[in-house]
Amino acid sequence: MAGFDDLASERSKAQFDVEEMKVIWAGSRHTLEVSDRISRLVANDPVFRKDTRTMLSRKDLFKNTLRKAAHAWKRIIELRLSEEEAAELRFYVDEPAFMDLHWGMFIPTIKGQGTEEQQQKWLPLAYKMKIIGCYAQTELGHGSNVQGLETTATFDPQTDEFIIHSPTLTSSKWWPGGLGKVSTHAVVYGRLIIDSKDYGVNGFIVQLRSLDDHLPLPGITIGDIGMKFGSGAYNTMDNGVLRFDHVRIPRDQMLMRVSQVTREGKLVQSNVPWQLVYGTMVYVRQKIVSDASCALSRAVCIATRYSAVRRQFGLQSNGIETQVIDYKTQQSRLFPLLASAYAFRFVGEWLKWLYMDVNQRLQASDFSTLPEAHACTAGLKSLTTSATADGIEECRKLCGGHGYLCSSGLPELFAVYIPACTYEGDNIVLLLQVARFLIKTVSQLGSGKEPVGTTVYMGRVEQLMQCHCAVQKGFLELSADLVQAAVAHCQLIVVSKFIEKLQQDIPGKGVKGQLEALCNIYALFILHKHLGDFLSTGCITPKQASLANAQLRSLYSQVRPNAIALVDAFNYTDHYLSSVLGRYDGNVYPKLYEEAWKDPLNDSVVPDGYQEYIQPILKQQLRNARL
Ligand SMILES: CCCCCCCCCCCCCCCCCCCC(=O)SCCNC(=O)CCNC(=O)[C@H](O)C(C)(C)COP(=O)(O)OP(=O)(O)OC[C@H]1O[C@@H](n2cnc3c(N)ncnc32)[C@H](O)[C@@H]1OP(=O)(O)O
Ligand SMILES: Cc1cc2nc3c(=O)[nH]c(=O)nc-3n(C[C@H](O)[C@H](O)[C@H](O)COP(=O)(O)OP(=O)(O)OC[C@H]3O[C@@H](n4cnc5c(N)ncnc54)[C@H](O)[C@@H]3O)c2cc1C
Repeated sequence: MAGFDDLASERSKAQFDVEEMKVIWAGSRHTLEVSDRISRLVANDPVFRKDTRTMLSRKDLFKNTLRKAAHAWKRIIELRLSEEEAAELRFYVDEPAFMDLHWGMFIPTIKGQGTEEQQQKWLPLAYKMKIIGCYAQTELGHGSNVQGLETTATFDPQTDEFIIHSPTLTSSKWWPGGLGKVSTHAVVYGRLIIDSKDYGVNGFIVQLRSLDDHLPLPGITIGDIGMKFGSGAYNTMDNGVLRFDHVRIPRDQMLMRVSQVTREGKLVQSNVPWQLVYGTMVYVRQKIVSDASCALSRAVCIATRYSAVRRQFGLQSNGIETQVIDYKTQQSRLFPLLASAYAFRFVGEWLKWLYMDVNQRLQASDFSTLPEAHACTAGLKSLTTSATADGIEECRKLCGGHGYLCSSGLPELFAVYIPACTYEGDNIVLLLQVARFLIKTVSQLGSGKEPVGTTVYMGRVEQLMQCHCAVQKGFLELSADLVQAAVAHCQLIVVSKFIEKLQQDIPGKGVKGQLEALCNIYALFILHKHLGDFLSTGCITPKQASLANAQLRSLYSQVRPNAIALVDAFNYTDHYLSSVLGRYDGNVYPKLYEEAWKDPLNDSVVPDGYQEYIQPILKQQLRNARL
């Protein structure tokens, strides 16, 4: 049978040790073992089925998500899963839900912005899920401009409380995940007001719903903000709206690591930078970069396997058509995405290290690397999510018509992924932050302060001083160009981290060679994409440009026999891929055919509505024909 034979024969052609590549992809032998075991556990549990998700109504979909979350939590307790195993379980359950915000933002915010006492009080409750929290920062009127938030937290010295209030419609909290229907608590960001003076934005722990009957507490209005893009997809999440009408909370529920309000109403600043109030965003952006490689590799796995199964045109001597993966045009669209998936994996690993390093320094009151960590997380979040969203859509097109079917897995993957370009910071707004960081670094070049870390190359580029003078004429005027410069800076980080990875000890037959080919494809593809910039700035000559393109074509041929094995190395189960086109066994056509009959529209041969709407038209036509 077509698909079976094709993928089996592709696998036999691989020129490297796939099992060793799996270890490289996972990060370590231990991580591979955990991820492999947990992915199978999820795949074999009927509660975690997801094949009907795109056909459910919002209410059924949401209830099913609650069921899965409760079941996941039960399994975590029963099996005494470690934090690492629980995170893998969440990953393979593959459904955005309130738990993400509870574990991914609420808890990290208390850890990062709470004092020792606050952590001791709130974390045990949150870890045991006796309370469920979310992260309520964005408002109807302000998301990107955090300093523009309108919610107020006014200190009342009479009662030693803060009064949380939404003074306008636009100050309504809008978007927080988990808020709409589930969370009992939230970290709410609002303006700290003491004695009529505005001290800017801070975080406050606020109880939203009763722990007895789940009803909103007095003065609180909450709901879900409505359906979002696509069927299934992010609609499993209860993104919410929240308004406060003079809600009182005790003073010790302001997160006080950065600054404290005393009983007398005095604001006391700690020695930590105020930007730590933004700390959770740095943490989550770092996680989003790691997730980008997962989403992109998933789409690439589907498109690569299907491209080896799908045949069009070009009858060979044996009468069989050509596998579409053999077309150079298909390779030139697919292989850069394959290379990007690996590139993002390694830069994600590095960013995780950078985040841990900055955190350790913060504990020791060394804040020097915080600006770089902010710039790297913001910039790489922007670059990798934009490339991944575009990449998933390209994979859909690479799968032709069948890619548009929900059963290909690609439409839902796209719909669930694209908000990553917006949440946790709009991608352009984040690149402007990187640009600001770069300009600041350039402006210090002549002052004897040597650039370090990811900006070390700047010390070697003399023209940058002139560049700084030009930018001084107006940051806003040049912002579109500055965004391009920020992207280029981030691309340099991605390429250099891939090269650094290759300098490590990489065991396994042929593994290093394949990674070198992918690294070169990534770098040359970026060069090819921005050829105009490279040529117009005189960084390369036309001759070098044409050599680079020839090299890229040759690399595609080198990767071609290994393509299926390179996506097998992601070690994804069919459950996780949830794609008929990306099945491990390649049995695409019979399963597509089978899948079609499961659609509820095929429950009856004659559709509902025939008698009311179709039959009268047909009868009318009959009469007209007689006339
Ligand atoms: C079952 C059990 C399972 C267990 C496991 C489950 C695990 C799940 C994990 C899942 C992970 C989580 C998944 C979550 C999904 C995401 C959901 C989305 C959530 C959100 O979207 S939350 C809202 C996010 N909002 C934003 O991102 C807003 C974007 N805006 C900003 O960040 C800032 O306001 C902005 C744009 C940076 C402000 O710009 P500007 O006005 O120029 O800056 P300021 O004046 O405010 O600041 C100036 C100064 O500060 C520096 N700065 C800015 N940001 C930061 C920062 N984050 N860190 C450090 N420093 C920062 C800036 O560079 C300036 O510095 P200067 O030195 O130049 O003055
Ligand atoms: C699915 C989803 C989940 C979310 N979850 C949460 C959550 O759990 N908690 C939470 O608090 N928030 C959450 N958010 C909100 C999210 O963080 C914001 O939507 C995001 O930060 C973007 O802000 P915005 O909507 O204000 O966009 P805007 O800033 O209004 O952006 C609109 C346009 O203006 C442009 N723009 C804005 N400012 C500038 C500028 N200075 N220069 C140039 N261009 C600019 C942008 O590039 C964009 O094109 C979520 C959002 C989504 C979509």
